Amino acid sequence: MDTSRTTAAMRLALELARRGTRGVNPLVGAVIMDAEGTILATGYHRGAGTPHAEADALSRLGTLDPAAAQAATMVVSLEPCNHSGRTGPCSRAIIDAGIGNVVFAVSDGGKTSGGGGEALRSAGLNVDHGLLEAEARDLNHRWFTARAHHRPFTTLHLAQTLDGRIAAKDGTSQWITSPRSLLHAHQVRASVGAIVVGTGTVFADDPRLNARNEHGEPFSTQPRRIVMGLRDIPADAALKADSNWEQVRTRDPYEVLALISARDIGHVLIEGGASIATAFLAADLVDEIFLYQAPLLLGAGRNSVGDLGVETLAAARRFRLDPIDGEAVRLLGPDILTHLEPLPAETGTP
Ligand SMILES: NC(=O)C1=CN([C@@H]2O[C@H](COP(=O)(O)OP(=O)(O)OC[C@H]3O[C@@H](n4cnc5c(N)ncnc54)[C@H](OP(=O)(O)O)[C@@H]3O)[C@@H](O)[C@H]2O)C=CC1
Ligand SMILES: Nc1c(N[C@@H]2O[C@H](COP(=O)(O)O)[C@@H](O)[C@H]2O)[nH]c(=O)[nH]c1=O
Repeated sequence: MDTSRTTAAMRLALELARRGTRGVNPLVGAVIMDAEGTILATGYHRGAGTPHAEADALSRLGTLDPAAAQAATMVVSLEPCNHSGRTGPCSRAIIDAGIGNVVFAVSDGGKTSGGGGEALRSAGLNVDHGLLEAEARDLNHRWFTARAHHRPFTTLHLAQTLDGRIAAKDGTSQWITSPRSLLHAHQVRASVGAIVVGTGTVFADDPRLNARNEHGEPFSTQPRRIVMGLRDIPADAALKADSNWEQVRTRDPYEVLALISARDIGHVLIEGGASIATAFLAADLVDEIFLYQAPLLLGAGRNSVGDLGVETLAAARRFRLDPIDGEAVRLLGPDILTHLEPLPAETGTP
């Protein structure tokens, strides 16, 4: 096989992976080539519960005779999984399709999902890995971090003014951002398994915390509403509208994430307020940020983020634009939405 064609196919697989969505599962792309390097089919993973990239590509592959399948190569940005989750094992699907060769970029490493490469080798396929591994790891670097720590993937919501305030001096904050921004925030709520706020936000806003469309109607999927903090929240708090909520009596973000994992929830939205955002950021437990910035000034009030223990510029928490799930920087009515992810530690200052 021409290695430059395999490399080009892996680049395409990585490009396809970027069409996916961040959350419970990693971004993965796959390309199937014939012996000459001609692309026969492509696929990518569109998010939890949808086919994996390999299965997606196989579903788009026309019928191949056994010799052609044997000569074909599956090029995939992550090691094919070896377990039955919401979808069947990709290793099995590749074997059943009669594909003879597999090249993957980065090992899965998961306790249950890993081992696909070995399963493929045992079944007699030629398996190679490590091609564009750094790029593939970088694409999902926070997902790998979250998985290594057995915690859910986290998304932080910050809806702030030009001067970084999330509430005015008197505590009012509804609304800083525009209806377009609010709709996006509700779409994010609908895409996660749980949403976390502090007791302070419950006392200040009495939020409902459900996910609603532009008409104010609830989406079909709703996150579990989780309040963290020691104080009792009011018996008639709006977020208690149904039983899909709970309070975790702790100020420890690790404990909250452990509880969410125990509920088998793999993606959580940290909605705030400031103290909660600060606690998760300080512990480096934020995997992505949706930052909504509205064109207004308060000059005083609640800062969106408090003290992170950063004493000097070199110790600043650095982020980079994340062009997954749409443009990294977008106009939402009068507001600017910026999608960010932490800069990988090894990247250093830009
Ligand atoms: N614009 C926006 O995007 C948003 C704005 N807001 C605004 O933010 C304001 C509320 O912010 P804030 O007062 O900071 O309230 P928070 O919602 O951040 O809750 C803070 C409270 O949570 C408890 N708590 C739990 N864990 C921690 C921890 N690790 N560190 C500190 N406290 C913890 C404490 O209460 P306890 O004693 O009970 O333990 C604390 O007083 C409101 O005005 C609200 O409108 C809120 C969300 C989003
Ligand atoms: N003020 C503010 C936000 N605030 C968040 O929205 C919560 C209210 O949710 P609900 O009761 O479900 O409508 C509130 O408690 C806080 O978490 N969000 C934003 O996108 N933009 C804003 O300007």
